[in-house]
Amino acid sequence: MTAPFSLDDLIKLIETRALSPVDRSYTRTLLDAGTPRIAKKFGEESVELVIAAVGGKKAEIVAEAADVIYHLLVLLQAGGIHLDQVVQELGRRTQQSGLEEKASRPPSA
Ligand SMILES: N=c1c2ncn([C@@H]3O[C@H](COP(=O)(O)OP(=O)(O)OP(=O)(O)O)[C@@H](O)[C@H]3O)c2ncn1[C@@H]1O[C@H](COP(=O)(O)O)[C@@H](O)[C@H]1O
Repeated sequence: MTAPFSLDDLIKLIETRALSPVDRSYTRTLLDAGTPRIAKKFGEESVELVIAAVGGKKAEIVAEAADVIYHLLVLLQAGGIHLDQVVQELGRRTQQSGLEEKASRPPSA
């Protein structure tokens, strides 16, 4: 029986693409293009997710969310950031509610 696919598997795949050149790889093409290009793609995919969410069709939301997560992971890879660092930050935030955190922010100019 094959093991269930995990986010860690995808992260490793993206790391592999970053480390070793392959002939045809979308991930590698993105990484070679650099952070501004990856960020642009991430933005486009995010907008597509917003449109799908408003449309309310679950299958489309799942597909667009997958695109967003994949492009986020490539963006993090390009910035030398591991998803664990993001998860740690989310963990740190569980110490207080979102509303408390918002109230503790310095007033904006
Ligand atoms: N999960 C994904 C994944 N999700 C989305 N995409 C690609 O993201 C792109 C986004 O769709 P668009 O229609 O916007 O892309 P496009 O029109 O080709 O892009 P542009 O020409 O506009 O830049 C598509 O080319 C998708 O194939 C992905 N490409 C790769 N992966 C994973 O990465 C692995 C390695 O892929 P390669 O690096 O291509 O070997 C794959 O086996 C998958 O597991």
